[in-house]
Amino acid sequence: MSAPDYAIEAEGLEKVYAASGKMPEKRALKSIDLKVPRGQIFGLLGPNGAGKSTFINILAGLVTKTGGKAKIWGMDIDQHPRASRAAIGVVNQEITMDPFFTPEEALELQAGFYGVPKGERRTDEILEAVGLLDKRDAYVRQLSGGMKRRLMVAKALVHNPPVLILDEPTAGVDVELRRSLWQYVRRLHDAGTTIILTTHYLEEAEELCDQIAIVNHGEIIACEPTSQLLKRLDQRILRVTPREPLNAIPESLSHLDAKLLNSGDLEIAYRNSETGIGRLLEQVREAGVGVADLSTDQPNLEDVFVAMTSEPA
Ligand SMILES: Nc1ncnc2c1ncn2[C@@H]1O[C@H](COP(=O)(O)OP(=O)(O)OP(=O)(O)O)[C@@H](O)[C@H]1O
Repeated sequence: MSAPDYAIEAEGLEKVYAASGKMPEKRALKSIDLKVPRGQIFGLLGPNGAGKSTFINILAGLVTKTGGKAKIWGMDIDQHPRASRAAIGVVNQEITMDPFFTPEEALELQAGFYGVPKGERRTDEILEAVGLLDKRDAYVRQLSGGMKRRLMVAKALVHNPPVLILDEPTAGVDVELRRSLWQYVRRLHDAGTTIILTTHYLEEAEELCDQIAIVNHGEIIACEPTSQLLKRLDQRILRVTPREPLNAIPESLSHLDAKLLNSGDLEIAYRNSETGIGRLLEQVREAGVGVADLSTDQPNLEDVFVAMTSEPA
């Protein structure tokens, strides 16, 4: 089969967790439409409980969807459950592995589980790639948290899937190890693997992802190339304290995105690349506003994210 345009396609994907005990029914995914182009590093961002893991677990076959369709590598997960799952490697949030196996044994077992013939196994190559070759004979319980996480990634790679899904790959991993994991993710990407990662770290998404989808309350509220999302950072706020209190925004400033605050300050949103601060201040002065004080504010990706996800459901 020739490579599909999209590594993952979801259409109207729904998940309702049934009520249980005192927990009411929960609509965790609300008709999600999402396409992940082949060859990307794609970020799935969202606050706790947004539905990221539910989405991933449906793809992985760990959660049963209650509506909609999903395709992995062009294969419908209902029509081709086995073949579609063979096209992904999933690394979950929880570290689950038998403490009494060595990394080498863990990978061999996993390869056996996926039916990879002995002659086609790449155990050494994968251990080397995740920096665990020198730990091949150590017991898993002797590995550090970061090493265990890398072993989880290694296990997800034994069947050579074209799509790798990493759910919070660097949660609880220190900065240095995070960097080395990123490096490895980039190498896999360079070798042609499509990578989907969920993360709370905006820095991680910014650094790695070609495209970012933001999930909130079970819905996709933005899906844009990272560069476009970052362009929103171009927005600045100029706050002016006028010498004399203003009753209203002067007519000549009405074309600007300006607000009069209760404090009497004038707040003007502008794009740094379009209107320089000098030109803006000139316009304020030309409108007859004397400037007693001023400040500027620049949002970061965190602000953009918070602003997008803080609207009520
Ligand atoms: N097995 C389950 N039964 C009932 N509700 C569930 C179940 N699993 C998840 N949920 C609920 O579904 C919603 C989405 O959860 P999910 O784990 O997909 O979010 P998430 O975005 O991955 O969050 P996090 O970043 O904290 O991992 C949450 O409200 C959660 O409480």
